[in-house]
Amino acid sequence: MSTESMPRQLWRDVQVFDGLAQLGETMTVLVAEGRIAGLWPAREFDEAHARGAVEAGRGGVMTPGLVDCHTHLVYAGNRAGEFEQRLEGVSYEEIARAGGGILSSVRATRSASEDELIAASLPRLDALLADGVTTVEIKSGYGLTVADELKMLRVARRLGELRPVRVITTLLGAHALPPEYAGRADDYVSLVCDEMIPAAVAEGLADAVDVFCEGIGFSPAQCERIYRAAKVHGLAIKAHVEQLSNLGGSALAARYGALSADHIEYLDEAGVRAMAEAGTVAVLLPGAFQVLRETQLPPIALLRQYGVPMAVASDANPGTSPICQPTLMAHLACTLFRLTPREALAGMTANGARALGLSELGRIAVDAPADLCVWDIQQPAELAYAVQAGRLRQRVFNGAITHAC
Ligand SMILES: N=CN[C@@H](CCC(=O)O)C(=O)O
Ligand SMILES: [Zn+2]
Repeated sequence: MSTESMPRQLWRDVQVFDGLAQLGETMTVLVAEGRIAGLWPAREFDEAHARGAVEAGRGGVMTPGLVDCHTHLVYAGNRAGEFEQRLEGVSYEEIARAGGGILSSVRATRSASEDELIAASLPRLDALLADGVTTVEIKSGYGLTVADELKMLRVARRLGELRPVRVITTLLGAHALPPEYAGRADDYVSLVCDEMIPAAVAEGLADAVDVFCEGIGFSPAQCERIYRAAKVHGLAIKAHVEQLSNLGGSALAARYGALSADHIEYLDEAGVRAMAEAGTVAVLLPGAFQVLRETQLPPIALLRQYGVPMAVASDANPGTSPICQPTLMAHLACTLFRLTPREALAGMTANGARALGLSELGRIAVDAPADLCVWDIQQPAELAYAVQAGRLRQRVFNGAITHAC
């Protein structure tokens, strides 16, 4: 149904978290033509606005649809064996250097067809949707050839056609060095810059470019080459940085105007300052922190002090965060990183959207796109407090109710 032909819909007596804060009063919300057409304190509502509108719901907590701004949802196989190895004391880096880790998922993903990848990824996407996601970013990075990276991005785009969700795609060709380029990392970076990025742009498959700037990934100098190529092709920049060590990757990404610097457990004050100056969002990934049993905490106090917006995402991936439940991430952001529930929810709505360069999303405001969730809870903080499936009463995508219990 086109948004013009949808009936106007009215929600009454909802507690609203607008993407940054809880509004003080119980609200009435009107949706028309896929957008939020009106937002009033309930006791000030003029019933004239209700004429011709469908009564879509009453009570509960309304939030923007959740924005999961960092996922690796498309992959084949799984790495449960590595999970067991790590529990026995082998580190993530040791597994990677022995040819496992990301490269293990690369082998499985290269040998999967597009349809097989769709079949493997849809249940993961459905889990995100059932937990309130209306916008999801999906990275490539388990192909590492031009053809296989494009295959992953095509699958990501197709997922967005199969389900009512907005999919943003990110080319992560520089995720790991593929074995056929062993000892020739600079040549592989040339492949990313000169072939992968142009091919992804030519097919309209990528919205952004990402890198893994790390000892087991790519050096700052190599990442810089990729940022330059991304800029030439008009793609936004994102970065996996300061996850296992501090290479100054966040400051470098910020210098190139990156939308976000993600992970950032090892980020220092200079990096925080650079991000603040560039308006780069800090994407916190408590799932990876938890699964890797990391102990170095991201510098939350400094991020607050410098006013760097903080997003929270699932990082759903087969290695470091095999978790497809964004509300669990809100809980972990509070319990592990000491975010307040308000910060965690802003991280999964307004700031998550900002990390994707989509500032009109993740907000409940007049004229904003009507991507909404209505939850069976009394107050927004409960979303971060309790870990419990089944609380999502309605999920509204582009003005259409797509999930109702
Ligand atoms: N750090 C690099 N990339 C992913 C993990 C990928 C994997 O282990 O498969 C992350 O966000 O943690
Ligand atoms: Zn990641």
